[in-house]
Amino acid sequence: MASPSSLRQLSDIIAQAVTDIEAEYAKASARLPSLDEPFNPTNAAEAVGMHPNVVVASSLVIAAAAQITATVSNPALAIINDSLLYHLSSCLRATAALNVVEILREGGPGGLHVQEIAKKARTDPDKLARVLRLLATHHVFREVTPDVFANNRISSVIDKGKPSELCFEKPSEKYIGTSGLGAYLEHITDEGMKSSSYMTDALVDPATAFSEDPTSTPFSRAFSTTASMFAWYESPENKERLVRFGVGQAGSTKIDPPESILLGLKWNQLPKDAVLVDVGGGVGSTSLIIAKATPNLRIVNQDRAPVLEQAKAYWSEHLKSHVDSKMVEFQVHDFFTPQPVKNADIFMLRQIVHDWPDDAAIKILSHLRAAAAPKTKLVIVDQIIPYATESDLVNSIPGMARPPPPAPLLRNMGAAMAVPYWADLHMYALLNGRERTMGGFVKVCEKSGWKIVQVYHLPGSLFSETVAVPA
Ligand SMILES: C[S@@+](CC[C@H](N)C(=O)[O-])C[C@H]1O[C@@H](n2cnc3c(N)ncnc32)[C@H](O)[C@@H]1O
Repeated sequence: MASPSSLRQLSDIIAQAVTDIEAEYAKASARLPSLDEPFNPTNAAEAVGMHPNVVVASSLVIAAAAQITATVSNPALAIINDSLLYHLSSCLRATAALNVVEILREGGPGGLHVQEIAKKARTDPDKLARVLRLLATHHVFREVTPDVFANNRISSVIDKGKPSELCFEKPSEKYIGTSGLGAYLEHITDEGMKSSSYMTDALVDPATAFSEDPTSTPFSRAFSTTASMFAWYESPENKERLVRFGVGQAGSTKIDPPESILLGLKWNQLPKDAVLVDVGGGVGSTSLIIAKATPNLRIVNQDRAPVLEQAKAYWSEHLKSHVDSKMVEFQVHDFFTPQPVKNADIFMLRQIVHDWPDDAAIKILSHLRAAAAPKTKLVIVDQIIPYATESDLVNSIPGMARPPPPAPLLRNMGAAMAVPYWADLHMYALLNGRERTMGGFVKVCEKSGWKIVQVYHLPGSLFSETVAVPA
């Protein structure tokens, strides 16, 4: 018998994964949440979606569906379709900036006519209808009847949960106290998208093509600045963007299952009063999750001064008892200078190493190594770019190897693992930073005196914890 075509193999992968997903929902007597209804975090079925079997099966569907689509597509149409995807980012930014999700929430499940949406959003109804229809075609929003739009499962996750009028009246405060996902989206589609559009210009110019300077990036071209992005945020005209970035970083944790940071290193096995230093902790949203689960852990949240103002407010809102008992300390610290905490059990860096090119990352890690005690562990929480092939290095580090997916899927799970590759170029465009392969992490750790001893791929998450000890 002839072996099955790749088309049939891919469709079989999808069929089997769908059977597995349905079985898990049936076991829990739950129904797969509808794409047409707004996301409801209190729906018990959402927990089924986080079950490891469902996460694995869903990834197979996503990877196989993208590959089967590419296989059957007219190549000319496929490549032009891909090249137009920037409009998707642009339309997402427009609807976030115009508070359309909030307007539609107030309009109820039947949706609102675009004339009404546009009136409240203070914009042109015809143009807005075209924006919303493009998004609805990509499963963000729903066109209920001609020109009547409603939120769906995907659009509703960026709901700021505030009255739309308030979002227009006080734009500088609209993201404060929200999930942060909308703020994250606006950072990506504003600073990120504009910078990315200058990537080719930076790559073809010999003056910048080989540069790893964080002050000479596609971002520098897009925003006509010679400051690095973090310094640029601190100028008075970027105050709103700085707040948005801080809230957005907290929002970035929402793409993970809640509390996945607790599923790697055994935080609760650290000794009482152990010290966790959240280096470049931002508002401290991740160390706050750890603190809630491990109240005896002392937290030192380090960042630049303006960010720590936001951090204090964030902790006071979400875990005031820790602020009152001084179990969390907010310490202004530039991580390119010597590390003041010498008795740390853990130096955690979440989404820090990826912001910087190798030389800068080695400087940051060297300061931590100089302050490390023999007991100190370095925990890097970043995405790890999978190689597209087998690797002896990967196989030699405990916890690093992942089982190969069924043929003919790409070794790295293709579309199901796309985010680390998007994030890699986001980091390049903004900061000359980068996501790293395991080889990239080994390089910066070895050069700064750390030895990687374990990797935890956080279940259901795109992030991994890379644990190193003093070499
Ligand atoms: C991508 S954010 C990550 C924040 C946080 N770790 C998280 O995962 O939400 C990078 C953080 O590094 C901080 N940062 C940038 N340059 C810094 C420096 N020289 N010293 C200390 N923190 C810095 C920024 O202010 C920002 O909060």
